[in-house]
Amino acid sequence: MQPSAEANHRIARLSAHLYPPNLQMEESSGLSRANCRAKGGAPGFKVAILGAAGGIGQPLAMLMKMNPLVSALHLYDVVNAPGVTADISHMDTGAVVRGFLGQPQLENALTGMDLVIIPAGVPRKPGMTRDDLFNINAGIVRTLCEGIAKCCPNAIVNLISNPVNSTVPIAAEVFKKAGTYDPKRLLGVTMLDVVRANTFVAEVLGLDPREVDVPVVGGHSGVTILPLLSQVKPPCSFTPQETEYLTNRIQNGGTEVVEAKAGAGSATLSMAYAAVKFADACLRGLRGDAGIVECAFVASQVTELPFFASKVRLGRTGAEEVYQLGPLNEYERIGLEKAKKELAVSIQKGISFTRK
Ligand SMILES: NC(=O)c1ccc[n+]([C@@H]2O[C@H](COP(=O)([O-])OP(=O)(O)OC[C@H]3O[C@@H](n4cnc5c(N)ncnc54)[C@H](O)[C@@H]3O)[C@@H](O)[C@H]2O)c1
Ligand SMILES: O=C(O)C[C@H](O)C(=O)O
Repeated sequence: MQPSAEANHRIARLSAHLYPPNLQMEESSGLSRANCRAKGGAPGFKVAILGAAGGIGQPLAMLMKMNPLVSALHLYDVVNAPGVTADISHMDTGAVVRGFLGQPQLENALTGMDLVIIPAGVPRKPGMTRDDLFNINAGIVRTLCEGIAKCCPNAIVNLISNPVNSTVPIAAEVFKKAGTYDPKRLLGVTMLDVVRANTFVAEVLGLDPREVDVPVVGGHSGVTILPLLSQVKPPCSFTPQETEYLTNRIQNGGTEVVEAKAGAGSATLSMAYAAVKFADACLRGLRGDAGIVECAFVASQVTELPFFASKVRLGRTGAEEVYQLGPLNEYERIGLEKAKKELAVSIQKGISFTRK
């Protein structure tokens, strides 16, 4: 039986809802979507991933599609967004997935979003520092943040693209220029450092990593990654050798993966896991859940630097409280001075880039 004019109209409406025009699927049988009854506006948050077709973006998109707090998931990239979108949209979970390809579709991707997660940009190869990515990724982050300022200025932004110590100041400057800057809503994602610290500390102590909580402060690169091993929960102590081993391993966790991947990129799967853990905490904060505390690289008055990673309390408006570092031991105090010296340079580099 041929679908009626009314049914054809419904197909067109539904297709337009699920896919922007250039991503629409061919309707070869004339049957598939005719029988669909689109359900409108499920409750939940609207989340966009920018760089969704990349090594982090794809598993991150898959995991966000599984998050019951997400009602709409927008997948934006400059390549391969239609393929990733088609694939992920077949998962039988609640979030409605839509794909957006290339700069002309950025505004549609961003309009109405509550949370924007940014893993767009190039990753490291062996021998490179995160700062070596600055020249390419700074411009990418600036363009994407200009879109956010225009289309969803109240969204929470989770910035993953490296070098985080510079890209977060870049984003802040873009938002200031646009008159939309709210420091509470801009969060550099340092969760992978915490995830690694929990894992490595649990190995040393012979514990389940899920029982371990290690605050990691400072920034997200080399010596700026400062695990506070004196504040580990459950309370414990380490020998000087254990402290040295753990600090080095946590600070060089990214390089460990870059070298193991031997030119094929940097951490993607553990990063997607960490990004989802952090995004879920942000969404629970937005929902109004109490007591959500995670580490993130944010605007800060904890030190003399304008940005610093430390524990923050996540709420309806983002990072509502930035916690002090608490008591540090001598080893950590020396580490803090080293971290601040390097961080100051990276932060200034980001600020200068946008003011040029
Ligand atoms: N914060 C962290 O802890 C952390 C951890 C791992 C990786 N990273 C960083 O995340 C970034 C992405 O890593 P990856 O492994 O996914 O890289 P990737 O190359 O696999 O993916 C990046 C994606 O970004 C897309 N992209 C490039 N320019 C874009 C633009 N202008 N707009 C939208 N998308 C664009 C690419 O097409 C690609 O799909 C890198 O900068 C990496 O260093 C950060
Ligand atoms: O190390 C990298 O370049 C990627 C990321 O910052 C990481 O910590 O794994």
